[in-house]
Amino acid sequence: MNTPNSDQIRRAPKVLLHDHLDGGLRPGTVVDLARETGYAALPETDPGRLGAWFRAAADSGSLERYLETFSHTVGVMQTRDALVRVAAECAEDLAADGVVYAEVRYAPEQHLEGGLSLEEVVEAVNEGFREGERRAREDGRRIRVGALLTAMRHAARALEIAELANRYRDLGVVGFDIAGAEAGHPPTRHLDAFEFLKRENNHFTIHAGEAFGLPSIWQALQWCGADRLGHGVRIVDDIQVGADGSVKLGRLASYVRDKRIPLELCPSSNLQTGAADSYAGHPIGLLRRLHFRATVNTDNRLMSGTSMSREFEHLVGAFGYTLDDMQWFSVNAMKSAFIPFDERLAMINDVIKPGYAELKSEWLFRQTASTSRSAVSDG
Ligand SMILES: O=c1[nH]cnc2c1ncn2[C@@H]1O[C@H](CO)[C@@H](O)[C@H]1O
Ligand SMILES: [Zn+2]
Repeated sequence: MNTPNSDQIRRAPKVLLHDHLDGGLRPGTVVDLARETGYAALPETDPGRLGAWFRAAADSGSLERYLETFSHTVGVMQTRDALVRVAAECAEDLAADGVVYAEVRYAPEQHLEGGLSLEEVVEAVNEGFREGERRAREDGRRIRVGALLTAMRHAARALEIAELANRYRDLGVVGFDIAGAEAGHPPTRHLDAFEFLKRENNHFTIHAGEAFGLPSIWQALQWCGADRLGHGVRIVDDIQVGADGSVKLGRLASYVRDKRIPLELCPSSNLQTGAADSYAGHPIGLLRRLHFRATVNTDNRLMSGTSMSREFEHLVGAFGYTLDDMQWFSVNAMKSAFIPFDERLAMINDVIKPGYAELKSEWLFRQTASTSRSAVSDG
C-alpha cells in the first residue's frame, strides 16, 4: 500500500552518510572550472558527454580504475573559488533531492596543488556548504551538511589530517575517514591517526570491505576502532544462508550486528566496482532483513550518475521497499551520524518521522477524491 512513487521518493526526507565531494560535481561545473582554471586534460568538454564519460569510465569492474576518474574532478578543485562553488552546489543538489542531513567527505591533501594550505581548503569547503544551505533555505528546503575529512590510504598524512579534523571540530567538520584503493594499503598503517582521534573522543569511519573482504572489516573495527564502515558490504561473506532459508552468522558478522555498527552501503557504486552484480542481488536485501544497521548512500553521484532518490528507486524496484523501509534506512542513518545525540534525536522525531507520516497519509486523500458523486452513481 505504501510503495512510494518517484515523486514521493524524492520528497521523502533522506539522510546521507557517505558521499564524496570530489565524486559529486555537476558535469557542467567540471567544464566551467576546467576552462577557468586552465585544466586542459578533460576527456570531453560538452557537459552531457562528460557526464556519460565519467559513468562509463567508472563502470570498469575495478576499484583502481574507478578511482582514476577522480584525477579530473580533483584537477579542477585546486582554487578557493572552485572549492566554494563545488561545495555550495553539492549542498544545493542534495537538498533539491530531499536530503535533510548529509556528511560529505573529501581529502584536503588532494587540493593543495594551487598553493592552498590545508586550513584554507577546509575553510573554503565549509563556506561553500554554508552557502548551499542558505540557498536551499531560500528555496524553501532544509538541509544540514557536515564535512568528513578523508586521508588517502596510500599516502602518509593520516595523522596530520586527523589533527586537522580535530581542530575544525564543531566548526563544520564532524569526523574523519580513510579512502583510496584497499588492496595493499591496510588501515592499520594509519593507527597513529585513529589512536589520536580516540584519545580526543572524536569520530571516524573507514572505507573497508568494499573491494577487499572480511580481513579489512576486521582490521577497521578491531585494530583501528572505526565507528562506522564505509561500504562494509563484504560482511555478507561471514553470513551463510542455507537452501532452506536458515541463516548463520559468523563471529565478525555477529559482532557487527550486535554492536549496531553502521554499514554505509552504496549499491550503484558497488555495481560499478564489481563488489556486487545486480541491485536485486545486492547484499543490502539480506542485511536489511537481518536487521543490520544498514544505510543507503550515493558514494559518487557523478561517477555513478546517481542521487539518493535514484538509489532508493533501484531498491524499491529490486526489493519492493515501502515508505516504512525508506524510513527505517533514514532513521538508521540519522542514528549513526556523527553530530551530537540530541540533534540526531530531534532530526528523527521532528523532521524524518513527520516527513514520512505526511507521505504515508497521502493515499487517504487520493482515495477520498476518487469517490465523487459521479463515480459512485456510475457504479
Ligand atoms: O568507493 C570508494 N572507495 C575508496 N575510495 C574512494 C571511493 N570513492 C572515492 N574514493 C576516493 O576518496 C577520495 C576523497 O574523496 C577520492 O578522491 C577518491 O580517490
Ligand atoms: Zn566512498
